[in-house]
Amino acid sequence: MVKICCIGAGYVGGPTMAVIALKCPSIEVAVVDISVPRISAWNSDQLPIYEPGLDEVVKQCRGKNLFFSTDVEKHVFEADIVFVSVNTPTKTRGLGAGKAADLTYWESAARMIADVSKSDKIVVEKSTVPVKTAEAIEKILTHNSKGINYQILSNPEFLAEGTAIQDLFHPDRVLIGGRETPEGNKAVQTLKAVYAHWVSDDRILTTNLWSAELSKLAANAFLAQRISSVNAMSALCEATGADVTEVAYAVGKDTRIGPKFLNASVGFGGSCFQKDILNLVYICECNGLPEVAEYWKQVIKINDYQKSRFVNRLVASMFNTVANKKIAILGFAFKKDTGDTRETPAIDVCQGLLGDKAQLSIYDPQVTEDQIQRDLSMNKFDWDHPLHLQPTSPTTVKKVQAVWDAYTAAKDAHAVCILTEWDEFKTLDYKKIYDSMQKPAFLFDGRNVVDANKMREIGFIVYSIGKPLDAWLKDMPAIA
Ligand SMILES: NC(=O)c1ccc[n+]([C@@H]2O[C@H](COP(=O)([O-])OP(=O)(O)OC[C@H]3O[C@@H](n4cnc5c(N)ncnc54)[C@H](O)[C@@H]3O)[C@@H](O)[C@H]2O)c1
Ligand SMILES: O=c1ccn([C@@H]2O[C@H](COP(=O)(O)OP(=O)(O)O[C@H]3O[C@H](CO)[C@@H](O)[C@H](O)[C@H]3O)[C@@H](O)[C@H]2O)c(=O)[nH]1
Repeated sequence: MVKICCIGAGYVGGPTMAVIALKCPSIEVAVVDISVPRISAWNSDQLPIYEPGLDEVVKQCRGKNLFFSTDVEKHVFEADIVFVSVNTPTKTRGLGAGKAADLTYWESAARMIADVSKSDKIVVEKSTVPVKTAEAIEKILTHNSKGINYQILSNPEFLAEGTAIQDLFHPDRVLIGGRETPEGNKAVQTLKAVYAHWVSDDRILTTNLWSAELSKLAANAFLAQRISSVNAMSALCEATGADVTEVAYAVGKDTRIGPKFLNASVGFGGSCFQKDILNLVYICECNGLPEVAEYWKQVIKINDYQKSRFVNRLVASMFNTVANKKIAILGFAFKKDTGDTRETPAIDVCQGLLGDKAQLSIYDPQVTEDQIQRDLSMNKFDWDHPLHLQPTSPTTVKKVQAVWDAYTAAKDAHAVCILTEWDEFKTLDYKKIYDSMQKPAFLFDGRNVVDANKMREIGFIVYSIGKPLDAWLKDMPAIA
């Protein structure tokens, strides 16, 4: 029986391995992690991450051919294929701080593989890594090889949170990069055979190592660039009276452009886009390509602009002050159908409002008060380290309260702010919400989930990203 071990039981390692186990009953899959609470949660009924469909997949395989364990060394020792899906956060100190990927966790995983292995192994990069990382990993492994043959493959993951299981069941493509040698090709074919259990041949792409590594960074950069493009347009729409939804629809009808990923928003979030673009920028700079680096940096600058533009619009329209005003925040996760808050635009918006001394009442169906407090008091990039290495008792942000329903959040508030596009926010009783609020009652829709005209009929003063402005807002300056 082929044995797979995955180091890192996170948002990628957990779901990816669960789906491999489900689709390949003849393969034994062990997912290992240094975090004891995370592994305990994977072995319980309360999985450590919320992802639609994940529970069912795990329940079908756990204890049969899918195992979660903290015995990292044992499972690596036994495995034929070792996936590495550990954190690759942005460096916060030293060379490349604020841009380069921190490969500490990757390096320690590679050294551990070298220490415990007694048989040949295929080592698969599942984490998103800088191009040429495989070369560094190869060096670590071969310098300690004791005659063992290692083949390094790059097999980046393209799943999106909230749709991870569907993405894994029906991937647009699986990408496998390897060395262009007979041993390298053999390793590529071995990994291809795993995915071939459920992915058709034309969707499994094989390339050289560097193309695979770079394609992952490039794909995220292209996706994020689309959002920054439509968000840049949203500012111009507000200035001119155009409607960004209509513009995006008209633009996306061009089959060369396509309709997806053109929703204007308060900004993109998530653990990947910003981190991976910063990493790309750093790689460009290191390769003497400052113009290319500048081009991609702009995608992040527009994203930051969009978040601060939203806060400024909000404060400006509320008589230029939100001091001690209660503001209801609906949605804290970085997108719907996930409890993940890494780099969520809600952090920047809330911090902006707290900077203006607002009182926040936050509701998100999947995010706990503890998480919100941690996020609002943590330093930038701290969130992307393993849980047990994050600050344990962050300072409580006093002006923030988390509640368990939207109506409680909105009661007596001066404004409601929608920051995540949860489906339930479309069908709330906004008349009831309006009646319970201070007047004038403001609604700031950072995701364009409500019908602005209906909200105006109820009595709200409404701001929706990229939509024609209310007379009230037109008179207010909104300089980012
Ligand atoms: N989250 C996503 O949607 C997504 C999608 C595609 C790619 N990626 C990439 O995949 C990688 C992992 O992302 P994630 O979201 O799963 O992160 P995560 O923080 O959810 O999981 C990483 C896990 O690795 C563990 N870990 C770290 N060092 C370890 C070690 N030496 N030994 C054993 N376990 C160790 C941590 O405890 C943690 O549980 C990153 O490079 C990320 O960029 C993420
Ligand atoms: O039209 C859009 C689409 C998305 N977003 C926002 O963009 C962010 C990222 O969304 P999405 O890409 O759907 O989720 P992620 O889980 O971050 O997935 C991205 O990052 C992963 C990690 O690398 C990749 O594997 C995926 O392919 C890539 O889509 C979220 O804040 C969304 O709200 C918008 O504002 N407008």
